Amino acid sequence: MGNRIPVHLDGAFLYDIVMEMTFEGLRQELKQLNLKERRICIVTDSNVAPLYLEEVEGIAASCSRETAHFIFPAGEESKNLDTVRSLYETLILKKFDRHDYLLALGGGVVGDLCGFAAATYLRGISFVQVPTTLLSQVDSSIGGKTGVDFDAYKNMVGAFHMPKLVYTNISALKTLSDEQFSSGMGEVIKHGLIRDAAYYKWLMKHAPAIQKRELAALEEMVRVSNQIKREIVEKDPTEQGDRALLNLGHTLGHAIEKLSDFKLLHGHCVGLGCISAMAISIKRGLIEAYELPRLCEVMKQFSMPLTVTGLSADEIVALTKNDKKMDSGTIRFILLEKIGKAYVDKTVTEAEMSQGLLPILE
Ligand SMILES: NC(=O)c1ccc[n+]([C@@H]2O[C@H](COP(=O)([O-])OP(=O)(O)OC[C@H]3O[C@@H](n4cnc5c(N)ncnc54)[C@H](O)[C@@H]3O)[C@@H](O)[C@H]2O)c1
Ligand SMILES: O=C(O)C(=O)C[C@@H](O)[C@H](O)[C@H](O)COP(=O)(O)O
Ligand SMILES: [Zn+2]
Repeated sequence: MGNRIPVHLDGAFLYDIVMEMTFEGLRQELKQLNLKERRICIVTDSNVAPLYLEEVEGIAASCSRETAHFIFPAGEESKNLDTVRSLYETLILKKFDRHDYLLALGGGVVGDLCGFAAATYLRGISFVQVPTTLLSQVDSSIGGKTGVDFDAYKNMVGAFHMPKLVYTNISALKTLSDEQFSSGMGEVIKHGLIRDAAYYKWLMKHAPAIQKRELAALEEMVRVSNQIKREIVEKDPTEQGDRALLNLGHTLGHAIEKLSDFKLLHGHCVGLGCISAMAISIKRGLIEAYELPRLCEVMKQFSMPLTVTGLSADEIVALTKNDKKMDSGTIRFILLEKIGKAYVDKTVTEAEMSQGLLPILE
């Protein structure tokens, strides 16, 4: 495969996304970053550490002056300022300076939190993303959106801070649970819906191979999703315009995620939000009604939930007021113009959102 996707900003090279089947290639990539005189702190969680920390820290040690690691309890519940504070304490204790590096080894929680610490420690140090979940390999490791949750607000505190490298070992997905794999498919389906109808069709056709985690299918899927995300973030790195399209399914999805106390996974909530966004788009006559059962069928093939229990439309809609896509009191909602093309709509009403939620509420 073409295993290297360069990301640019204003035409200048920024960093590579490298896709491999082992961690070994990370050695060469870190060497290229010239870290012989630098320290590297590997940030990871309690599930990933026993699986991959030893190998990755060994590689990092061979390319740097010194390594350290910071392990926090796995899960969205840790994505907060308390964990960031503990990480700052570790970095201060180990005397990390402005030239040293952080390395995020794990899923989107690790990447978002580590990236935010890198953006803010000493007013910003460098970091590398080594994503190990499907969701982080296809979406969260790319584009430099970093941050943590704050009280009732998802991703409320954050910064744009670009990594120096994204190194993806696709074979690390073999240890991922079925549930987490299925969650990652929420962002994958989103990529097809917003940007690439042919990719959406390809996902339907290759669902059995993807579900069996056949490496060739996974390689192709990670590559295409990475290209879609790269193209969007290159054009609009700080979400002044089209980057907001990556939020398809997120306005309602984030509200559902929070109301479930993070028991429902991010990608699953995005999938539910995509069903609602599609229902609104159909109601407005933008796309054909048969697309909704078709989307549900795709999601079913990837073992994604199609409904949610115990939540009301009113409480979900009320929580969308916390969304960062609010613009002077108006929500910037992402709708579908057709499969493969999304747009930002500022006219979606609370009544439309409530109606759009009907297909997913039990
Ligand atoms: N910054 C962005 O652009 C962006 C994009 C999408 C999502 N996100 C954020 O990403 C987070 C979700 O990320 P996630 O789904 O990766 O969750 P996660 O980081 O919590 O990882 C999911 C679980 O899988 C475990 N795990 C990770 N890699 C593993 C492996 N290879 N084998 C076995 N277990 C493994 C983790 O320990 C965790 O328990 C959310 O907080 C979401 O808001 C950010
Ligand atoms: O990269 C982006 O831009 C995204 O919006 C990707 C989303 O999948 C992701 O969940 C992101 O963290 C959402 O960010 P938010 O700032 O809208 O909460
Ligand atoms: Zn997301």
